[in-house]
Amino acid sequence: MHLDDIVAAKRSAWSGARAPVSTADGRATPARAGTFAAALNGTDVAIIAEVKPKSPSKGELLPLAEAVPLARTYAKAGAAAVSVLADTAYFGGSPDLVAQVANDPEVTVPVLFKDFLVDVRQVQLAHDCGADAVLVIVRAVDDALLADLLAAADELGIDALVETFTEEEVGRAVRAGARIIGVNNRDLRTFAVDLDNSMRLRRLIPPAVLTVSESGLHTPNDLARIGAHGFHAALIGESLLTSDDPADKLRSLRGVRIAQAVR
Ligand SMILES: O=P(O)(O)OC[C@@H](O)[C@@H](O)c1c[nH]c2ccccc12
Repeated sequence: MHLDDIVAAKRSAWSGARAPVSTADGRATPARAGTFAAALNGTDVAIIAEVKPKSPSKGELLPLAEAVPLARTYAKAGAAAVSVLADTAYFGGSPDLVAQVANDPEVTVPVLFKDFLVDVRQVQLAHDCGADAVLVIVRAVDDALLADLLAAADELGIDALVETFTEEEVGRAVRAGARIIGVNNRDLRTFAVDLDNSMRLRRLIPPAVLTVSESGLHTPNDLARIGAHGFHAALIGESLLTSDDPADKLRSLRGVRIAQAVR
């Protein structure tokens, strides 16, 4: 099982007229302090803390009943944003879980709808769940669909975190006009993690674009490395989820300055 299988399954789920739709109807809570993009645009590396009930590489990470409370904990411990898995089959989340988090009054930070996007209707679904942003994985789409997904997000007033893994994908993201580009350190085909991927690709991303290093970040030293390379944010799941004290762990990863020189 790897990215290609997940994407194939998503395409077949969304190909028919009977694609899954949500009963969620927008955000019920008052508007959050700001957008997802604004939450990443500070002087310290912003932490995007992830609620990931399970993963293909690690199995179960979090009982579902603890998902919303954990999102609250993340917000209180200083996460800049929360990422919630909307995929059920491989990651144990759901659109409804995203909606629960996004509509929770104690989750005061922006929420990322984390799924494998293969159809523009998923952007609408994310919006209807109350999410502030969607993840778009460049490897899973062609240029036409990439453009359509970004346009749909713009129209709905939500942000897109455009995930890349290779130099070529960074080029495609930049040409598509992505304003937030993520570099995944995990190869979604082999699950191998290499932090150097962030370091290699960072210099290809223009200064005006916000940048996120994704996956495999565990220690303050890991954060220091990406901060020194000018990353605006870190997307962190496992190391928080497997910690005895996720709030404490999150706090220990905060406060890393973003180096300006390499931006
Ligand atoms: O749990 P980690 O290693 O801290 O990684 C978080 C996040 O980057 C990872 O879950 C992720 C990055 N891109 C994805 C795409 C789909 C599903 C999951 C992901």
